[in-house]
Amino acid sequence: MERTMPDTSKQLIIKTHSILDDFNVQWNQKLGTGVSGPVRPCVRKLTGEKFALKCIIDVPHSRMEAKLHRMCSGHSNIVKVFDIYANDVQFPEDAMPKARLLMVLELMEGGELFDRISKERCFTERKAARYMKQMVESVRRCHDLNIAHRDLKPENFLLKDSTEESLIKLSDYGFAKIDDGNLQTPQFTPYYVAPQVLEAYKHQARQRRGIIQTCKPYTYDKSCDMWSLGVILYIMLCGYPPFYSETPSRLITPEMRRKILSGEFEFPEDDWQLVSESAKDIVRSLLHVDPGCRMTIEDLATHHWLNDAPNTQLHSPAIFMDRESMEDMRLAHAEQLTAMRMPENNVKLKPLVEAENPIMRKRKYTNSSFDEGNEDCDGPSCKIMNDLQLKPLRDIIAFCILPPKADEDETALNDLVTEAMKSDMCGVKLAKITQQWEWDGCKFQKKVDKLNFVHSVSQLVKSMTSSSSCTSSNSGSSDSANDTPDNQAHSLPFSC
Ligand SMILES: Nc1ncnc2c1ncn2[C@@H]1O[C@H](COP(=O)(O)OP(=O)(O)OP(=O)(O)O)[C@@H](O)[C@H]1O
Repeated sequence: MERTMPDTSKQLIIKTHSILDDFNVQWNQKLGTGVSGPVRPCVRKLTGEKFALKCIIDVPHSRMEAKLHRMCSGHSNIVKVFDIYANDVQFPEDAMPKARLLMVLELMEGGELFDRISKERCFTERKAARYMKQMVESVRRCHDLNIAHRDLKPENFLLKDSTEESLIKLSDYGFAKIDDGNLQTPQFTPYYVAPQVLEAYKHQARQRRGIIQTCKPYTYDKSCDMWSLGVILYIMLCGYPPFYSETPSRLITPEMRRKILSGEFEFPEDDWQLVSESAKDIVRSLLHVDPGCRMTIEDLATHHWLNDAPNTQLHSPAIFMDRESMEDMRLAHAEQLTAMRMPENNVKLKPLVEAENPIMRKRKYTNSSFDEGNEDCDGPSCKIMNDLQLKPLRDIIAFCILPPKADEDETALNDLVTEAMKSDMCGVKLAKITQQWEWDGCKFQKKVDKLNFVHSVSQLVKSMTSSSSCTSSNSGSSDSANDTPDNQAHSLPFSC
């Protein structure tokens, strides 16, 4: 029987037989968790080699991710894609098996780049340059193939192992696109967004409103990736991002947007006085507002600083280590709506719950590390469910913390609370909270002290996000290396 089937339209070889014929998948373990769910360890039966398995819902966008990742794979600074399976998989929270793409990836055992830097005892500009050089090579590979990655952020640069000399590799092609000069998808992470992405949306919004008329779509290109590299380099050198808003927010605030659009950033003396002029020059050239004047990947790859950066010590690791304040910032952001939009141009930011910047750190799941043992929330749909379940609560929070609108309906908060109370997951707990304000189903808005109320609701959100609200029966042993397909089918609530 033919076991592999070339996907001719995308030149992507996708295996259609069960992955369990070839791999033991450690379903109950996690190497990390992203928006598409946990990435798990797996072992090739034939050789005993270890890999990482990323499971994504099989839709055209996922096939594109797999295709572009595979195209770039084969370079020493790109996480290698070994195999791709199209299988129906049923996770505990699925009512029935769902078509999924299972990507068998090179196992990266060294964790994320900024976690590594936070542990460096002596982090120098030279080391930063060494890391940068590898990131540059990975992006060069993509750009050589005319692929824009579009989601370059520290979390997507993984280390091969825990040695000093470990290679850094680029992963996660979820937003990558062939650069046809028409990169318009509104997906990006606030601190890494290039000005022309914002410009493109502003332009589109104006087109939609009929303010300007043009048939030609406004475009931006691979220079967005260069911008992101500039932001990453800036953070590596000083520990904080170049563009930020005075008010913590999950949104790009108008202030932050203005700064990005005008390329307004500084090198505060205290933190930058010892950093070399060459490094600052690179940052300036990468963060240039005009993409035409921005450094290209070739310019950067051949820049002397990558090879002759001075050995000056940097203070960024200490800042990266302050997880508490990072977590506070993340929570402050997370309390705003997941799907909040930019007021005038309707740009949707990737929710922080799904994609965070290094400053907020990746704490979206307290159980994201497989050795932390909490396995009761597993699988992509579970993540989506959590977001949906939390939405009514986040609506309440947003309503309470945003300034009241002039024409605000007096029953708006009542309606939001009533809606949230219908939720199976949070309704009962919310009801308890509202009792403190003598909730009687109406006139709540006038009675309630919004700030106190929002504090309680935030605590509820926090408790729901830090302990899983999934009711899966996924309590199997985490040592599933010896699982056969058969006993997996019985001992684990997955079918494949
Ligand atoms: N090849 C790998 N080896 C080890 N761990 C990995 C590997 N790929 C991903 N991970 C871990 O899983 C996490 C999520 O992976 P990835 O970024 O590919 O998923 P995603 O769902 O696209 O996430 P997001 O868009 O939120 O970053 C990573 O941050 C990392 O911790």
